[in-house]
Amino acid sequence: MFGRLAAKQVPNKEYAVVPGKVNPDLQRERKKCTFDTLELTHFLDGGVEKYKDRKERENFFLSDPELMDDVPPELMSHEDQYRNGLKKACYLFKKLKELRENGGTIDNYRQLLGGSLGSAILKDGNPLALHYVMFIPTLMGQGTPDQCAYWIEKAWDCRVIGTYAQTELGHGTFIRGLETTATYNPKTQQFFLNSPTLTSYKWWPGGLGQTANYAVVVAQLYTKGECHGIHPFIVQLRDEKTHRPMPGVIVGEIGPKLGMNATNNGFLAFKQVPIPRNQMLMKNAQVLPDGTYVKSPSNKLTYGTMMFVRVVIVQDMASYLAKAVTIAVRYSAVRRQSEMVPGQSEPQIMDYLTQMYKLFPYIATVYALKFSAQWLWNMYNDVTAKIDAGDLELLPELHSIACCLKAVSTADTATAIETCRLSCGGHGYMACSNLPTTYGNVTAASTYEGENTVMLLQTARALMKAYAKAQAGEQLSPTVEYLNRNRKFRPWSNTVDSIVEGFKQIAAGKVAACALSLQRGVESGLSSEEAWNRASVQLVDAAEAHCRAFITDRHLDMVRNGMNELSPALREVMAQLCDLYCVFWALKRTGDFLQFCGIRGEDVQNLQDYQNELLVQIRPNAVGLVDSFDLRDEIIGSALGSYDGQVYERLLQSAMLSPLNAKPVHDSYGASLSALLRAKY
Ligand SMILES: CCCCCCCC/C=C\CCCCCCCC(=O)SCCNC(=O)CCNC(=O)[C@H](O)C(C)(C)COP(=O)(O)OP(=O)(O)OC[C@H]1O[C@@H](n2cnc3c(N)ncnc32)[C@H](O)[C@@H]1OP(=O)(O)O
Ligand SMILES: Cc1cc2nc3c(=O)[nH]c(=O)nc-3n(C[C@H](O)[C@H](O)[C@H](O)COP(=O)(O)OP(=O)(O)OC[C@H]3O[C@@H](n4cnc5c(N)ncnc54)[C@H](O)[C@@H]3O)c2cc1C
Repeated sequence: MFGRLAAKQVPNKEYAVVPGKVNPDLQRERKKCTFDTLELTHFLDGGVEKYKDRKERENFFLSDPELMDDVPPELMSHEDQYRNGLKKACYLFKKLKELRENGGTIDNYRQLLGGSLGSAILKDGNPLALHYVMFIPTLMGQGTPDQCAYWIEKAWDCRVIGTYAQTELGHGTFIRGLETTATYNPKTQQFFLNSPTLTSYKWWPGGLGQTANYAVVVAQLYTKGECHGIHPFIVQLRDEKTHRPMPGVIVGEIGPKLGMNATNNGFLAFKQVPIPRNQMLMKNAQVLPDGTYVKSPSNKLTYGTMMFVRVVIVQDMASYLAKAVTIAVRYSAVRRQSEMVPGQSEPQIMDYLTQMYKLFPYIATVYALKFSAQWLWNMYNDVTAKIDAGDLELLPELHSIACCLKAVSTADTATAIETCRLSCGGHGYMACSNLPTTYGNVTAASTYEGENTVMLLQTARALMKAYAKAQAGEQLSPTVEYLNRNRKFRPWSNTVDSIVEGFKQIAAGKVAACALSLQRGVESGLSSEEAWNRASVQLVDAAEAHCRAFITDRHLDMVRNGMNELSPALREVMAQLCDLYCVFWALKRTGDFLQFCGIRGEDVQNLQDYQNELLVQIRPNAVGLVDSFDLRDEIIGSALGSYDGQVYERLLQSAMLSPLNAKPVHDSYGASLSALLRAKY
């Protein structure tokens, strides 16, 4: 991928990357694989037809030289990263439009732009991402049919480019506390947008800096002198011809960040900016021309777009992780270091059990997350269809499970990617390994779209309610069924079923312990809010346990019931990965298993032995497993992880791209170093 510039500059020709030459260790690994990698790729894609579609799509985008970088973004200034990101995003969206004319859907777009393909083309962020991931979905989810008819076409065609402006300098989590106001004037039939304080400045929205000319702005609605809470408004930010900020609009970019440096996150403030009445999104709540407020069936429907993105994030995490673990596994097959047996040749680092332990549970995690994400996506579609028909019953259940899956999937993936980086030693620290950028993208997701602790506390709130229902003998919804007080837990039996059962027992035990802490808190004279705060460390822990029970249950269910059409050889490997995921987490939670599941010291030893056995069983298939993710080199974007394993050649090649290597003596020598070298003290 860095080919065009580098080929001229590598100091020794014999160390240049040779097209088609594959590292012999990787070749050997591929021969050892016990299953058909293509069969697994087809399974991952959801069938041969979808596989072919994906290949075609990838070819369409990744064979286009306009979309590939000549210089890696990490060598660019912040400004050039944006310039480059925007140029490619605009070109990409022209291509996407072509595709849409051939029948693309919002889900196609999401698959194209989220996860692997998107992060190959726009490595460090996409200034148009929010337009597609939040602006259009908000119009679709919260606009009336008339508003949809007017705005969505324009937005699809990129005649307006939008973002989602909710977070402010002072508030991101507590959105009821937002300070931007939208005050209705029935005389002019307009809302006036205003930013009354410094802390009311919008801060963070992607693409807001210099890109978007419109935004969905979330503001406190005032009409007839009364505040009705936060509502979404479509606000024009920039002139459609000149792109200059509209009168009364103060807008700019917020500066460099840990990652995502091409997303053009921005700030925004209003000085009494008028918009017509029909630019409040009125599918749920309305303001009539005379200023009368008509309530929404649920004020949580305003939160619908956030829910959508949380669901999407879980899917994206699986893609990012597949990429990172592909890099680390291929590198671990190529890299040789130390002596396992004195005097013998240096082994591949993947032969160290500690290295297998660093990597293989995360191959398994890709599947664990993927299966949960699929389930969540289906539930999201079912529930939104029901909501459209006026049935809101399942909304709290969806919210609760989406919140914890968003938190656990992002936190686990960030830890996994950092572990992949560590597993690559020094070379993993290089930007050209693509692990730092991937980490930067992923760790952001622990904060955006609902900070993880806050998300887990939302789930905990639902768990406490479910527990109270369970105690009252009421019926429970499927994801919390295990809290049923009449449920008999099966005794421990040293099987993976027992581990999955154990996670439910742990979650149930922790939920009950939280309820007890809350009750004791209140009995000791604390208010219910103070008691909640006092129990919140435990509550977060209980929500995480609930999520782990859900993920392991989904994973095992898929292996047992969702793979019937696969060959026995492949099913065996899939079962090993599921077992590994479960054992890995059981061992990380030994204390919980001892506390809640009646296991003994020797059971822990058995689990340990089984984990070791699984690692060794998976070892010959490790490269085959990551090959099955079928990520093209352009997607991998890493000197360490390319299919051919020419690791050292690519490291040297990418070093040569550094502008510091352009001349034998760098200009700064004359400017400062030469004087220091000659100075007499
Ligand atoms: C087309 C595809 C294109 C694809 C392109 C892909 C490219 C991808 C690339 C890169 C993507 C990058 C994308 C970056 C994007 C980042 C964007 C943002 O970050 S936008 C800002 C997000 N902001 C938050 O998420 C705020 C978090 N805060 C909140 O959500 C709320 O304030 C919350 C939930 C913490 C508290 O809300 P309360 O204060 O109103 O609620 P309480 O009082 O705690 O609860 C009231 C009741 O409401 C329920 N509730 C709360 N939220 C709900 C919801 N969403 N749905 C249903 N019920 C909910 C609760 O469960 C509770 O229920 P009971 O009373 O217990 O029954
Ligand atoms: C890369 C990136 C892109 C973003 N894009 C957008 C965008 O496009 N549009 C947009 O509107 N916003 C966007 N955001 C903002 C994002 O949604 C918020 O940053 C996020 O919701 C967290 O809010 P906060 O920053 O106010 O954190 P805070 O809430 O201030 O969190 C700080 C700490 O306080 C804790 N805390 C806060 N409340 C509680 C509580 N009730 N109980 C316990 N602990 C609590 C948190 O756990 C955390 O440890 C983006 C953010 C990032 C990083």
